[in-house]
Amino acid sequence: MSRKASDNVEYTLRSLSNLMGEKRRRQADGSAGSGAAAAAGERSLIAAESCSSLNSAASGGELERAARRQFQQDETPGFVYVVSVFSALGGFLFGYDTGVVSGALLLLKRELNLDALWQELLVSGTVGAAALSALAGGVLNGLCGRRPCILLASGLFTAGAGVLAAARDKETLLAGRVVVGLGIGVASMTVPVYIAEVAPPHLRGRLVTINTLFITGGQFFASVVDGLFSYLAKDGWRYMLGLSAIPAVIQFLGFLFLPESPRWLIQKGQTQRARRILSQMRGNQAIDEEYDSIKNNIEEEEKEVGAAGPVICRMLTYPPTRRALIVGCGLQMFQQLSGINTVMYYSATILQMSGVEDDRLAIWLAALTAFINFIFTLVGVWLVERMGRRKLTLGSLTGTAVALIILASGFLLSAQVSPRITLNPPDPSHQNSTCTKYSYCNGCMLDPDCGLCYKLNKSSVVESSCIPVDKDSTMKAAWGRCSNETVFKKEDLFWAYNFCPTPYSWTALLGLILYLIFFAPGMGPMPWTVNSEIYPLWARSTGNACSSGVNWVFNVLVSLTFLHTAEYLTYYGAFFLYAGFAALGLIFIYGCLPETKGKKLEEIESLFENRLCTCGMSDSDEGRYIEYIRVKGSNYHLSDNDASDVE
Ligand SMILES: O[C@H]1[C@H](O)[C@@H](O)[C@H](O)[C@@H](O)[C@H]1O
Repeated sequence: MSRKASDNVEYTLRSLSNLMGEKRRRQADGSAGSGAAAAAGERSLIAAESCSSLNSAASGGELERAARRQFQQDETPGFVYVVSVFSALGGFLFGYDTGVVSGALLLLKRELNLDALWQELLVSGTVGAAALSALAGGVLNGLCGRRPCILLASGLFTAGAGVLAAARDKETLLAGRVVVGLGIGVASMTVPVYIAEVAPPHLRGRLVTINTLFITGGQFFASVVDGLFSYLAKDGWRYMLGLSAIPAVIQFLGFLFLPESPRWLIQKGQTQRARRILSQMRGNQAIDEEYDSIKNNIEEEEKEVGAAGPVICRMLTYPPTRRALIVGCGLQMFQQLSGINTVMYYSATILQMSGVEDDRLAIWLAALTAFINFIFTLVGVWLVERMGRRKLTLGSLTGTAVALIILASGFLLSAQVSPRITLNPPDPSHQNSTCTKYSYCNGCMLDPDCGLCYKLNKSSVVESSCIPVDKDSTMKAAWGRCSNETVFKKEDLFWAYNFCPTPYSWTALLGLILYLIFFAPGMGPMPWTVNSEIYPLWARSTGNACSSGVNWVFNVLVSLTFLHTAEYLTYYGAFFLYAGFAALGLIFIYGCLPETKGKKLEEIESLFENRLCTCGMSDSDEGRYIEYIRVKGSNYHLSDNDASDVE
């Protein structure tokens, strides 16, 4: 909106104060405002609440109409959304490139004869590279700014996709996956920071959470692409891996025209440019107050913390940033320790356990899981500005822990009624495999080289044997009755790899669905969202680099150790272990995570002034919104005037 238009709706401090006083009086009378206050959750509601105060004070009056108009005109300009969506393409690529590889590997291992080590390298090469580049991204962000880092990430995504699509051997594939991993690491730490820095406080949580929505959207899209191209036996993987070049190029081109973060520019002394960009981002709202507050904050920070020495040392020696760093890294660690990536990875197995017999469906079942993860992240986007970060994270982790216990119980019950092995056919290859040693399905299922071939009599398992799995496909046995899929299905035989058919399998399915429903809205996005806002500007790049690095390192650790953990502790033991980590995470978050909803980035540092384990209680302002109203052309903070009138 033009300045001229906004000048039409000026009103004075005195009249505002009167209005707020009137609101308080009516609240004391117990008559007004309670409905709006109860439903308070986001800016529109704040506006509604303020409007209802205005309404009650000067019903039908000119002032009310002016204020109402002003609130409507102060809508956040579409530009902030455009910038956020273009940045969140980085999240989409992060999700796509981590998700697509499982489907691509199914085809690659046949075409390029990949052994287990090479498959492992292609998966963890990317995640390892992401861990390293997330850490390095901190320095780059501080030195060059957010925009060049996003451009660099989209360049890496594009180059990586090109190399992968054209690869002729496994070495080139590995190089491509490492390049893509470097892009993922830089994007995963830069995008949330950039969005948080351009977003207005009342929308920040929602806009940063959209980045995680794009991550899970990317994972879902990847699983659909995997499903579709899996029918293309030759070169299908080239399309799977190469397609990510499209969003990467779109993001690169977009960011050639999109601006740098105004906060970073102010820090670097480029104040004129920063002012211009900030006012572009805020549309019709005056930016003086916000600009001054960022600038003063930077100056104060420099005085308080000094500018000498590496940032990480200054962060560790200054108590508020040290606490913020522990909270940020702890959140990322507990996100991964609650086992999201193993649950996603093993979803097809869990679904098969629950009675889905058709193995061809496995790839589409993984898509279903990714879809549930995506849809419930959307619920998180909706909830984050209503419930706040703290309540959302606590609620989500509690549900996740309960779901993990249900999931583990499903595996436990299944193990306890594990079918007996009744047949021991002689091995025609005379290779003495370990599979014939097992007397119960449970042992056979935990051995990655074996599977169960059986018949069903009503619902009980009969004529069961534990046979080595085919080297090329886990969907059939290496020899014997279950070695030819078309034949064994005709003869009413079943092949179970990685699971045992039992009547309790539905418990695991219930656990899986509950897990995704609870994890996706809170524990999925909140670690990223909270990290983007808890560090002061001078420590933001480094803080996010460290916490993203922690996320990636624990991602590799949990995924790589899952099979061994399951071998030593069995499946149910592994899921009980994750439930234990989730319970520890709950205690940590309850004690240490303060509420950051609605606060300006510059105010958040003060939430970490108390001892670490009491930071969670420092949200005395929970549910309070920061709202600016134009008063004679300059920003005015409601609670700055007559605070007693507002609170
Ligand atoms: O927040 C994301 C999201 O939850 C993804 O589904 C998961 O794969 C990532 O590891 C996590 O960081």
